[in-house]
Amino acid sequence: MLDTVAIACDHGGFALKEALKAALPEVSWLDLGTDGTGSVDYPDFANKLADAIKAGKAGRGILVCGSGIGISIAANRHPHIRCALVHDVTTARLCRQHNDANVLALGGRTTGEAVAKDCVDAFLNTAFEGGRHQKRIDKL
Ligand SMILES: O=C(CO)[C@H](O)[C@H](O)[C@H](O)COP(=O)(O)O
Repeated sequence: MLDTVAIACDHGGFALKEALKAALPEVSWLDLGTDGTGSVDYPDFANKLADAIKAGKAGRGILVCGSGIGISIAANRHPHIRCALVHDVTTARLCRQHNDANVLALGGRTTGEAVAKDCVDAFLNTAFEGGRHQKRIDKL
C-alpha cells in the first residue's frame, strides 16, 4: 500500500481535495473525507490520515484545510508524521529532498488549484536525498 496516497481535508479544503483527485487520476487515492462543505474539525481528519499511514494503508498523505495551518499542526503531533505546509513547488520539492516529509499540507483558501497540483506532483515524485539530512531528521 506504499503507493497509495491518503488524502483528507476539512470544509475549507474540500474543493481543493476534489480538484486534486480530478487533476491526478493516475494516483491511487485513499480518500478519508470530509465529503462536503459542512463545517467539521480539522484535527479529526489529520488524525484519520495519520492513523491510516501508521496502519500501512497509505505511504504518504495530502491534507487540506482553509489555510493548511491547523491541519499541519495537528498532523505533526503524531511522531511518525513529518508534515510540510507548502505554498509553492520549490518548498514541495525541498520537503522531500531535505525533510523526507511523508505528508503535504495545502491551504484550500490560499493556494490555487494549478499550483497545488504542481506541489502534489513534486511531493510525490521527488526522492529524499539522505546523507546529512538523515541525522537531522533523527533529531526531530
Ligand atoms: O484553515 C483552517 C485551520 O487552520 C480551517 O480550515 C478553517 O478554515 C479555519 O479555522 C476557519 O474556520 P471556519 O469555521 O471555516 O471559519
